[in-house]
Amino acid sequence: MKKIAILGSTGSIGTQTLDIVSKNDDLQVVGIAAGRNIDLLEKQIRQFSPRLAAVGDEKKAQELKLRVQDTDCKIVGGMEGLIELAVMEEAEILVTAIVGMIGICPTVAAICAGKHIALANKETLVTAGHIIMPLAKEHNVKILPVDSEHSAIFQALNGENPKTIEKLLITASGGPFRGKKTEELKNMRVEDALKHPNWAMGQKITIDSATLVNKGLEVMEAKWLFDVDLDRIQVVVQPQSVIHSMIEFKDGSIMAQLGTPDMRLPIQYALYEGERKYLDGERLDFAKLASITFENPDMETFKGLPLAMQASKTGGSMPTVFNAANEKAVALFLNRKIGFLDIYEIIENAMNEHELILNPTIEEILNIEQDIYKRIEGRW
Ligand SMILES: NC(=O)C1=CN([C@@H]2O[C@H](COP(=O)(O)OP(=O)(O)OC[C@H]3O[C@@H](n4cnc5c(N)ncnc54)[C@H](OP(=O)(O)O)[C@@H]3O)[C@@H](O)[C@H]2O)C=CC1
Ligand SMILES: CC(=O)[C@@H](O)[C@H](O)COP(=O)(O)O
Ligand SMILES: [Mn+2]
Repeated sequence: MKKIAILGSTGSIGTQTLDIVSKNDDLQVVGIAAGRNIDLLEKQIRQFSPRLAAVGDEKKAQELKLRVQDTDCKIVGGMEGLIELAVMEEAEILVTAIVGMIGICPTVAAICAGKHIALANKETLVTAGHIIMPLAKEHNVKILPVDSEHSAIFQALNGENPKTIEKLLITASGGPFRGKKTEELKNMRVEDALKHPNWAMGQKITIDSATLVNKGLEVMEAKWLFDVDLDRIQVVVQPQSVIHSMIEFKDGSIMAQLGTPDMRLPIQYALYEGERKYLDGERLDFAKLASITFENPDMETFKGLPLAMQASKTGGSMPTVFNAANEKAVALFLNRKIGFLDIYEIIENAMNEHELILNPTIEEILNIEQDIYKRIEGRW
């Protein structure tokens, strides 16, 4: 029996992880955590009988405690509670399905406690990859990619020598605004940006997909996961989201992973640490598909990608600035306080104003996050 804990069990990745667990008798959920959605957490406690449930919001944790008094599930709250879940003794793997930099501390704690990480929470690796990757090595912990592109690369690497990678080809859908120009983007509303052409995901990543910030975050995530320099990572727009990413090897051979857009596949592949198992769901029908097309990303219009590349090349604390500014800007956009294009302006200003720290500690990363948030709040 493989025992797993899920940080972010009520979200898009979290609920799909539970779907995989419900269909496999050799998987057991021992811990779950969410931010505020205690209605769904309660249902999950009653269905999966975890030993521990953590709620980010302390008040909601107290409320949930009263609601599930009749069960054996212990309820904990706040960051302390998330960390208790991350290190819980019974769990072998922690699925980091939480959104944003709040995932950093629980992920670090889990690694130090020797838990393998099924990593969806890309923001943690983008901001603290220089700490996470060596720490995982030190504790003999596997970082198993859940993000579809990184899972595709992980799958294509199976049986290959990573030293023979020539370059990584990360595919992008192009998002809901693919083909549009800056003038047209000015008036795009939240509803427009939330219409992803192929994937059903949480709101934050869906907006990131529309700005191409998601692809920028994924380039940085790939750099850390596969130890490949930025100049050997190419983004290719593949609008149908059928090819989830590719590796070009030294002999010119290219390995790609294809499939329908279903996140349960990468989640399952990570939970089983690279072992293939049956998965229900739609199969690719090439006759129906008819064509798979490719384009270069429009880096002039969708500045999320070039800004991310710039942040990554600068290194040190700059990816944290890029990510924190984006997290705040996306929250403001979702609350209809700013326009779509303001997201780029907020990120660019934050990066221009930042005094670089070369090798930031976790404490410095979290301080920068708070500082960026305050600066943006003061202005918008
Ligand atoms: N969705 C997808 O298909 C993909 C997602 N990812 C990455 O996976 C991560 C999760 O994305 P997604 O599932 O879409 O996000 P969702 O917004 O759907 O879910 C986020 C989860 O995090 C929880 N959460 C948020 N804030 C807190 C907090 N302060 N304390 C504790 N829990 C909190 C939410 O709880 P609550 O419901 O209570 O708010 C929810 O369970 C992101 O980093 C994303 O980039 C990567 C590839 C694909
Ligand atoms: C499912 C997944 O992994 C997402 O990160 C997806 O890649 C988003 O699509 P975009 O290619 O539009 O960013
Ligand atoms: Mn992805």
